[in-house]
Amino acid sequence: MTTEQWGELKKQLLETVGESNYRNWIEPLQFVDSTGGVARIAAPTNFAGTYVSRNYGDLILHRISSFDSGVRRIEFSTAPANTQAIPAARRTEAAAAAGAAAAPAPAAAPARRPVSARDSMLPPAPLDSRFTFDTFVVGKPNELAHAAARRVAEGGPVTFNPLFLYGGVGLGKTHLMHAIAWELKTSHPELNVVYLSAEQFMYRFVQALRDKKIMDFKSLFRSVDVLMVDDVQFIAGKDSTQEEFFHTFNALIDQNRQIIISGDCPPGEMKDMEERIKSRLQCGLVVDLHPTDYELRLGILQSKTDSFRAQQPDLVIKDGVLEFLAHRISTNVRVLEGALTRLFAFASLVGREITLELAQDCLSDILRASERKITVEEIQRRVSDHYNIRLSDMLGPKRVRSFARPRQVAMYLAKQMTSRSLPEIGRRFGGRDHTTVLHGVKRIEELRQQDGQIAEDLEMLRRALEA
Ligand SMILES: Nc1ncnc2c1ncn2[C@@H]1O[C@H](COP(=O)(O)OP(=O)(O)OP(=O)(O)O)[C@@H](O)[C@H]1O
Repeated sequence: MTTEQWGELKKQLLETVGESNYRNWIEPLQFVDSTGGVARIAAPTNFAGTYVSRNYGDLILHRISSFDSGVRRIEFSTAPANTQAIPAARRTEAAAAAGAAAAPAPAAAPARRPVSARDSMLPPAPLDSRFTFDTFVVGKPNELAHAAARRVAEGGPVTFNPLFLYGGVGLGKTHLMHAIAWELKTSHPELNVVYLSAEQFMYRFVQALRDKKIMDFKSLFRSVDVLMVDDVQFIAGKDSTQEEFFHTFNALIDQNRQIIISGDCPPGEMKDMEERIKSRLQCGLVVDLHPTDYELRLGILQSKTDSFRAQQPDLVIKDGVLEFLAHRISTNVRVLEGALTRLFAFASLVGREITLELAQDCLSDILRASERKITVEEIQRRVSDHYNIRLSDMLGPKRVRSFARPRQVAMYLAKQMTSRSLPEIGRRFGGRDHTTVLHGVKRIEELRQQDGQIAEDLEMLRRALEA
C-alpha cells in the first residue's frame, strides 16, 4: 500500500468514525508495511494499539483489503519512542492513559512490539445473538425491568445510573443486558459498549496486576461509554476486586457514562459486599425480575415454539402441551427452554407428533424435579398478605377473630398442600399443640362448605401458591 493510499484510507475513516474518534485514535496511526498478507500499523502507545485494534481493527482491515486484496490480517505495534506521530500534548495524555506500559522503550529494546492477544484486556463483548428485545417476552413479572432496559437502550441522556437488575436464576437478566448492548450497537455504533461478567472483570483485573498493566486496565475501563457487569455478586468477599470495581464505577458515574449491573439479590442484601459499594449500587434505579407466572411462561413457550416452527414447519404440537408445561415447570425459564428443546429434538428424531403423553415420557425427570415443594412458611406469608395482617400476629397468641381465622386458613392449607404432620405444623405456628391444628383444619373444612367467601379465598390462595 502506498503512502497516498494510506492517506486516502484515513480520509475515508474520518468520515466513518467521526472527527473526535479520528483525532484521538486514527490520525496518529502510521502505516509501516505489508508483507505475507499482514499489514503492520504503528500506534503511538501500546494502549492506543490495543484500543484501535479492538474498536476499529475490522474496519481498517476491510478498507486496507480494498486497496490490497492480499492483506488478511493487521498487526499493531508501538511506534519508536521518538516518533512524532502524535502531537506532544496528546502523546503525554496517551502516555498517561497507558501508564507504565507506555514508557519510552529503552535504547536496546526492540523499536516495535506487536500488541499481543494478552494486551487486549477488553476484547469485544461476547453477546448471544438470540438475546435481543425481539425475543424477550414481556409479562407482569418483568415489565418494569424490561421498560427500564428499553429506556437505557435508547442511549439518550442518562436518567438513572446505575440501572441495577436483580432476580433469581434464569429469569432473563443476562438476556436483557445483551438486548441493551445489541440495541446500542445498532443505533449508536460510535459508543463503546462493554458487557462482561463480574468474574471476567476480576480475571482481567488479576491479569493486569500480574502483568503490571494496571494503568492500562484502568484506562481501558475508563474509556467505556456504557459498562455492563453481569452477576455482580461474584465479587462479594473479593476485596481488591471490589476496590477496583468501586473506583471504575465512580470514575464512569462521574463522567456520566451509563452503567448497568445485574445481581441475584437487591444491592442492600448482598453478603460480603462493602457498604460503600452497596450504597453506590442503589443510587440509580433498582428493578427486579419477579419469578415467572403462568401467563409469562406460556408466552415464552409460544414464542420459542414459533421460532422452532420456522425451522421445522412440519412440527405438530397437540393442544394443551404448552399449557401443561407452563403449569408444571415453574422453576425458571432456562429449565423451561431446555425442556422444550429436548421435546422438539426427541419428536423430530423419532418422527412423532408432540402429544401430552410424549411430553410426560420424554420430560419425566424435569417434571419430577420441578414439582414445587410448598413450605408452611410460604403459606403463612401468603395468607397473612391476603388478609392484611402481620405475620407475627398470625403466629402470635392473640385469639381475636381477625387473626384466628387467617391462622386457621393457613393451618388448613399447610395440611392440604404440604406433607407436614399436625405436630410439625403446630410447631411452625408459634409452638401450638397438634389438637389446635386439627381443630383449625376441621373448622375451615366446615366453613368451606357453608361460606362462599372462605371457599373463594381458599381457591385463590391455592392458585397463587401453586403458580
Ligand atoms: N422473558 C423472557 N423471554 C424470553 N426468553 C427468556 C425470558 N426470560 C428468560 N429467558 C431465557 O431464559 C434463559 C435464561 O435467561 P438469562 O440467562 O438471561 O437468565 P439470568 O437471569 O441472567 O440467570 P443467571 O442468574 O443464571 O445468570 C435464556 O435463554 C433467556 O433467553
